[in-house]
Amino acid sequence: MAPKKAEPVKERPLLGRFKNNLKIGIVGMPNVGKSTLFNLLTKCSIPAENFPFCTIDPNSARVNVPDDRFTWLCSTYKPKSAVSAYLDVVDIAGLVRGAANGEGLGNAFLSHIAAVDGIFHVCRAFEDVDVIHVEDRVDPVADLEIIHSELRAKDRAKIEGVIDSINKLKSRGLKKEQLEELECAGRILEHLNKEVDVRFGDWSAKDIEWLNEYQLLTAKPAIYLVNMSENDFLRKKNKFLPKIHEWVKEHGGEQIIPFSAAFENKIFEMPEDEKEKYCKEHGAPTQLPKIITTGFKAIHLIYFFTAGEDEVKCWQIRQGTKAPGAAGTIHTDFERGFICAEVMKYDELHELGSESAVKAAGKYRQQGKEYLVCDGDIIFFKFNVTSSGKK
Ligand SMILES: Nc1ncnc2c1ncn2[C@@H]1O[C@H](COP(=O)(O)OP(=O)(O)OP(=O)(O)O)[C@@H](O)[C@H]1O
Ligand SMILES: [Mg+2]
Repeated sequence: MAPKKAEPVKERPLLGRFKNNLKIGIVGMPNVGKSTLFNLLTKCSIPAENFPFCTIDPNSARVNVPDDRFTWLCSTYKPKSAVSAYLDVVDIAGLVRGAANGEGLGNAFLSHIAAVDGIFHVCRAFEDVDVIHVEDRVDPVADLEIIHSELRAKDRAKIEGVIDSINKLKSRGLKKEQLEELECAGRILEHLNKEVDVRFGDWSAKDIEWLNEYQLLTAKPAIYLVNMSENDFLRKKNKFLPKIHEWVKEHGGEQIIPFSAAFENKIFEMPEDEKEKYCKEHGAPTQLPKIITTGFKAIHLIYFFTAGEDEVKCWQIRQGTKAPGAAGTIHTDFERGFICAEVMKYDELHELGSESAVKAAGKYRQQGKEYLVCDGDIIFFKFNVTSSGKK
């Protein structure tokens, strides 16, 4: 018997908004170092004049994403203008126990979390009698529990609201779509009642469509930033860290980045050569670039480059964007009149040294409408739009 033709594997959609301008929020208990980190990131931010149509409030910063590939492209093409990728970071006020019930302006702060796409979860692992802890003790694992149970409580309330509003329509008879939503909402609630965050559930593509409508707080990816004293950071030892690792491993195993806001502040003030010497002496580099790049990846952003003598630019798109959608980030005409994408892979250009060498090696490829753009692609789009707006 002829073997069955394999079903094409349908890629499951990702949880979260399908946009290019995604944000990450800094979340945690009060006084854990969120604003200190935010201010440090702001100092790495892009001058506002590069983004003339973008007003950013005092709690948001647009931070450059460091990238050696971008630096290399700029040194190779020597463009008149160079635009790096950026990460939008939002400083969110501290949450306290009971936030989901409105404690400490909790509901307002939780709504700020609903507006971001990922979370930098700052945990306090430094002891300092001068810095008050709202719970009168330093215990980062207990803090993690508090924040996570508040986020889940808020999600639960939202899903209960969805279920209630569909149930109210029951007497008039429910449509198929409403019955499906009710069934899915019931499963989400069951999942949350097991005290597990939504993002760790095994959801179908259809479930994810619903989840992406609700934008639940525990559906957002998290990165744990463990803020310790400078001393602990330099000696690479902190009494809370093993317990935090254990907790995170049991709760989805997302990435942990130990850092010290005190150390980062200190080296930021130093002249460049002194900073280098200090970091080298202690074998402890700044963690800010790692925090930025990890945050960018966590919210499923990637970027492609356009490169020429006029400009080298990073264009950020959500993972899973096809070539016409990527073209649309440059101009809607590029998407409407899309013909093809001419793509070079960064590694090949870097290895071969020039565009002509890439072409000569047969590695300059034409890609069509179905091409899934990869991080680091260098793309030239061909498009055709007539003045009447038709192809
Ligand atoms: N690693 C550290 N070691 C020692 N002190 C620190 C460290 N990180 C932050 N601090 C200090 O902790 C205090 C609180 O920091 P910060 O204002 O950044 O907290 P926050 O999380 O933004 O608080 P809130 O929720 O109230 O906005 C500041 O005095 C800051 O200098
Ligand atoms: Mg603050």
